[in-house]
Amino acid sequence: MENISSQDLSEQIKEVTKESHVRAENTELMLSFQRGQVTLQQYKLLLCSLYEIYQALEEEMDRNSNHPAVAPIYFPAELARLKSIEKDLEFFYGPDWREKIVVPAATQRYSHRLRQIGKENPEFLVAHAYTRYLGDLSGGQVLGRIAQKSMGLKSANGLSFFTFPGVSSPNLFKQLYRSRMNSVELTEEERNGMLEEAVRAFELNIQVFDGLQKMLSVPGNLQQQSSTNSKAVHSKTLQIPGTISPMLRMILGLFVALAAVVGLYAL
Ligand code: HEM
Repeated sequence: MENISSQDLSEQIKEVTKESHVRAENTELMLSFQRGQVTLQQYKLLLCSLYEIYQALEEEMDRNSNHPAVAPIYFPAELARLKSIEKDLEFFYGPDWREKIVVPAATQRYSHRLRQIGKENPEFLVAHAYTRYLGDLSGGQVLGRIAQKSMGLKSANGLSFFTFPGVSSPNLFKQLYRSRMNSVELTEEERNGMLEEAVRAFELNIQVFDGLQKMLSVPGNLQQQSSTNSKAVHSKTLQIPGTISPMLRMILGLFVALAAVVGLYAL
């Protein structure tokens, strides 16, 4: 059997998440970004979820910064996103932005998972930090420029999330990050758990994107949320109001046809 630890963690993690990356790229929300069709509403709502996610991720990273697995990949000065997201939210929602945060239930599941592993398996934070930060330093850079154009923003205001003033070369930084990941000592069991957690991290992101799109497709949800101020839009409120199902449409069609035949015989 091939020795699993013979391959670098950074290579393995990229390999096992390859398929998930393709699925993440192909979510409706990410496709809107890539097509240059992202709307202000989509972006604002995404920022709300990113706020919850990075708050959990960065609080757990800070708390575990001395953990032997976390310490090598702990780069708050270069990578931390929370303050940037807060700035963007203030730009779009005004000074009382905190009261306007709206997130789908999937975002709460994601932040709950981050807090849980922060307590129980801090080494898995590496998988989550990799998924978000290396993504932000890769495709995220292009997406930022596209978003600015799509939303017709004149300045960089509202786009701090995409800018990393502490990283002069994203490519070089990614190389450093990968080598730090590879320096983390893990048992085979921990390594397998880490790879599983990375796939889960992508899955959680996909669920958030899908949750956001659902919220956007039911505008009532958003109005209801901003007036009630509650934090999560639970799946109950996300039900799409009754459109005619294909089955009902077929039954109605048959009924009309039958009525027409009966009508013809009656003539
Ligand atoms: C519109 C959507 C996206 C596009 C266009 C995109 C594009 C890219 C590109 C071009 C790379 C560089 C690949 C390389 O260096 O080999 C990359 C890397 C990466 N992306 Fe994405 N991405 C998208 C969404 C996402 C999402 C949603 C996530 C996770 C939540 C993500 C996580 C990552 C990670 C972790 C890497 C680093 C891979 C590695 O070098 O190990 N990406 N992405």
